[in-house]
Amino acid sequence: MDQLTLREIEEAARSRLPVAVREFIDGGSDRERTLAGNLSQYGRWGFRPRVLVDVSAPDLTVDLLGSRLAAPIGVAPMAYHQLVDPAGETATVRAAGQHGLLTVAAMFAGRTIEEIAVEATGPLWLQLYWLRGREVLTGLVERAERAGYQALVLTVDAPRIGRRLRDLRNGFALPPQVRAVNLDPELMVATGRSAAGSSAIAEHARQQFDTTLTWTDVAWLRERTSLPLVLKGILTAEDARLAVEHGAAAVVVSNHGGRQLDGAVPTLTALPEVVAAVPADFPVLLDGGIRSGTDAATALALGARTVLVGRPVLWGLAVGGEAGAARVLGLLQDELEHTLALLGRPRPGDLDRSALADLGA
Ligand SMILES: Cc1cc2nc3c(=O)[nH]c(=O)nc-3n(C[C@H](O)[C@H](O)[C@H](O)COP(=O)(O)O)c2cc1C
Ligand SMILES: CCCCCCC(=O)C(=O)O
Repeated sequence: MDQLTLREIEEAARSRLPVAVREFIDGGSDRERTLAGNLSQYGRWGFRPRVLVDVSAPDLTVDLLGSRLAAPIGVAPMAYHQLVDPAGETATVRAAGQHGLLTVAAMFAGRTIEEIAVEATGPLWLQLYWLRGREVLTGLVERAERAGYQALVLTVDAPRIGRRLRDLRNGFALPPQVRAVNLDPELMVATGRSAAGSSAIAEHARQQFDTTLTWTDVAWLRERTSLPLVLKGILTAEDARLAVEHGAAAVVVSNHGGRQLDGAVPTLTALPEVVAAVPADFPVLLDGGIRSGTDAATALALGARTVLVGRPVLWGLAVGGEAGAARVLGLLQDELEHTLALLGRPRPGDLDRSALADLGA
């Protein structure tokens, strides 16, 4: 692969994917304001480089919930990697492992929890949605514990699926070979083509997601697992404080890549208030709109402990399978290292708000 930026890999992926799949991946909800905001907010910040600092040996490693990451970068949980590559999530986890980076595998994976774990050579967490019927959830938790996952990530911003107009227009449905293999097939019956005006994803969520979920349930889950519990989809100081009170080990500042509540605040904008609301040693991760090492450095300077990357990993997978996903993650890692060296802050821990200048909206 000769692409030099994630943007070029995005372009290359564009021509390789059927329109409905591409739009499922790239799209957001409603007017896609949040999707756009996630990307544009990085432009608000400039860097304040320090000079005459020894940057001969930058060190990107970070410790996160008991695991050592080669860099503060991970793969965000995304459903159905087999939409873009037959190997699916096993290719992705191998790619992340090549670079010593975190993978958050999705509950709606096309490969089993165990198949993914066997291929993992980097840190591995499992993302969960709360489905109707607690035994489904506790069954997955037990499997994750047995398979060696190091944390659970409960996604809390999706009591229902956002109104994704592109999917509705395309009548988006999963091809028959792509299935949520970790769930009972009876739960996921509607895999045929959807009529225009509906989406199989939204329909499954309507049938299966438990919309009664509250903080009490988080505490219930917390008591039933020995693994650290991470809450994904936190955007306010109020909820960040509640996450700490209810025993979360970390939060992910996320608006689901602009796919849920349209108009929700961009993640980079929400990050400072979340960081300020939690204890200093409480890990805050961020996802949404990370497309370069400079984006990652900006989020780290605003207090993110690690950033997660979504769509670019699927673009890489679409272009070159495992090697393509590894190329995306390697580019990000190299760009971040380069940025830290030129910033005169050779370790992630050297980054703070003083590395940034606010250029205004
Ligand atoms: C195709 C696709 C599928 C996704 N599936 C899930 C999922 O199953 N669970 C989840 O918590 N988030 C899911 N997300 C959201 C991502 O975890 C993440 O929040 C988002 O993609 C980050 O934004 P970015 O794509 O701009 O990096 C998905 C995102 C995409 C693009
Ligand atoms: C019932 C299937 C839900 C898959 C959800 C995938 C997802 O979160 C996304 O953003 O798309």
